[in-house]
Amino acid sequence: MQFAAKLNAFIQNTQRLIPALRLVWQSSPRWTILRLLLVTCQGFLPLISIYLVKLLVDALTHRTTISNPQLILQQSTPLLVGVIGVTLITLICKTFSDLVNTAQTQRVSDHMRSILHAKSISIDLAYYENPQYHDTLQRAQQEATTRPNQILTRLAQAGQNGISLVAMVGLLLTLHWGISIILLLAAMPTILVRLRHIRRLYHWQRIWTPVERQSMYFSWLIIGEMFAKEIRLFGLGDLFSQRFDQLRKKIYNAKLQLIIQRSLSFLAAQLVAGMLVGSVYGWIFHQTLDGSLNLGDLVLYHQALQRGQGALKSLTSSLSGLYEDNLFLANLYEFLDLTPTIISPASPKAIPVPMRQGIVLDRVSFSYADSSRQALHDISLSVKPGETIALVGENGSGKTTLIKLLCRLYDPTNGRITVDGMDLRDLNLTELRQQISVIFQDYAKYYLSAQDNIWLGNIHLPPSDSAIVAAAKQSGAHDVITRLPQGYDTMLGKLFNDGEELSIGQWQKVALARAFLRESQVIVLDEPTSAMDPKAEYEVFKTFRELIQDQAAILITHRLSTVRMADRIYVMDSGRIVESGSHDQLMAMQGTYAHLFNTQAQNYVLA
Ligand SMILES: Nc1ncnc2c1ncn2[C@@H]1O[C@H](COP(=O)(O)OP(=O)(O)OP(=O)(O)O)[C@@H](O)[C@H]1O
Repeated sequence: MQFAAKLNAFIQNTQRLIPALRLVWQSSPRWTILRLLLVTCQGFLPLISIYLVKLLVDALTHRTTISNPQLILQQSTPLLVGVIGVTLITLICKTFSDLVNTAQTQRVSDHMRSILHAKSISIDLAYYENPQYHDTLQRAQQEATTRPNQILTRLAQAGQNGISLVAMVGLLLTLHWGISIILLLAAMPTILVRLRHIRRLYHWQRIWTPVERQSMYFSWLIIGEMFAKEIRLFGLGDLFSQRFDQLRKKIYNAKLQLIIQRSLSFLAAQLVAGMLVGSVYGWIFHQTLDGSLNLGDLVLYHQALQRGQGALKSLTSSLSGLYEDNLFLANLYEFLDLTPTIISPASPKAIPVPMRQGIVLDRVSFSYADSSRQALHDISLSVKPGETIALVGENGSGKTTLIKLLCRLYDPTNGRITVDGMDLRDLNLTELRQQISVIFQDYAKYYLSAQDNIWLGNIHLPPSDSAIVAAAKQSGAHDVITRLPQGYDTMLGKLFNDGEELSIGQWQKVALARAFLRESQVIVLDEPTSAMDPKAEYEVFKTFRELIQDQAAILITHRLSTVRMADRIYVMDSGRIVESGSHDQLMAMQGTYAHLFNTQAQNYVLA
């Protein structure tokens, strides 16, 4: 029963070969064909070579029976030329093989990276909040760029060595059938040791991935730019280095055990193999001394045995390598098999352009995966085209979460969100997101040109469209950019040559321009001016009001002085809407909003 299960697992495992080879083929069909041709040549060349050597030795040893040296020369010269020719061809094949191998490895690894990128883009945001996903991603990244190509290499090597081995075994069979059997027996212990080690290594890697990731995290903290300031000011460098070292030491110790076990087992296997092959050599020399074999035969069989052993060794190494590749490919497929759940329906409805009734959240509740708490609870609100609503509330009250649901980065656990009465889940996802322009509080800083930073908001426009400058003027970024050395062509950030760093408020203006550039029906600004000075903030909101016209706008801010402009204000607390109305209505209610507003106003006066 156990054997059947093992066999089944082995077959399942082998099935991964085909798609991996398909990936290799897709990435570089011409290189693949060339490689297979070279491998076939390289497989046959050793046989031709040693056969010519045998004929040459025979011709030379006939010297004793043939008295005419001219005749001997005539017979042996073409053979010698043949041996040299084959050696030369072998060398040329080897050189081309290396070239093809290097070129194809590059192609396959780039192709695999593209596949990983495509998958990463398609999967749900929720995956990124799951540690197991990060383990899977890390393992997939480790395998993706090397394994598929390695499989082809090993298959090619196995083919090449297989051809050589069959030829050598054929030769040895003419001497004694038992020799081939002994060769095979000699290879068995090594094969078994390898397979056992591969399985151990695979399980070891799965167990240790989280620790590996943790250690890499500390390395990233120490090396990365993002934490460079705090690490220096808080003196955290040594602490993080120590934590990194501790983790690496744990990994090292565990791996060392694995390697020691493998080495000892290999040593034992090699000793057994050595004794078996040694006995065959002994027998051949005995036969030669007996006179049963002549000198040419001795050379032929010695070479056949040596090369046969070499080919068998390489073949078993390639086959066990293939087994390893198959096993570890599971890591790649585990990632490639992840399926997004936030997708367009099979027959999506067209998103209305322009919207008439607007967006409605109808009793929406939501919990993040693996969280028992509800981040949103029974939320109902609406925003019509041309209206601006504001969401206010303490940290963690659910404002950003609500926006993420609106963009369908997540789907509600209960309730529904509609656009003109149509559930978001019934709409085309790409079209929906095209109609929403969002700048989150943790907006992106792209280390690209200033122009690209804004253009990314609407890549359907030409990269130097005049609308980019218009959007920059609206957000206040234009003045910042024109003062840069190369204006809109200036590289932002310090990651690449000639980059210019911006202040946080300036980066925010650039991000805001990106949002303004998007031709969408809904605009969402999540803390868009938190880093701006009061004058810039005032300008942004003044422009914003003029700008939105028919757009539905949602504004999230802690600065209550700016939410007065909203048509309606929703006050959130612990995932619920606790108050809603205009500024005046809410002030009159003397509830949470009025309290927050008065506290801020008081602080402002005190300041
Ligand atoms: N990715 C996530 N996974 C699990 N829980 C999350 C996640 N993001 C936010 N939360 C939780 O959801 C709740 C609401 O968070 P949210 O970011 O929506 O608050 P917020 O009102 O925007 O806060 P802030 O004013 O600080 O930006 C918080 O309790 C937070 O801990």
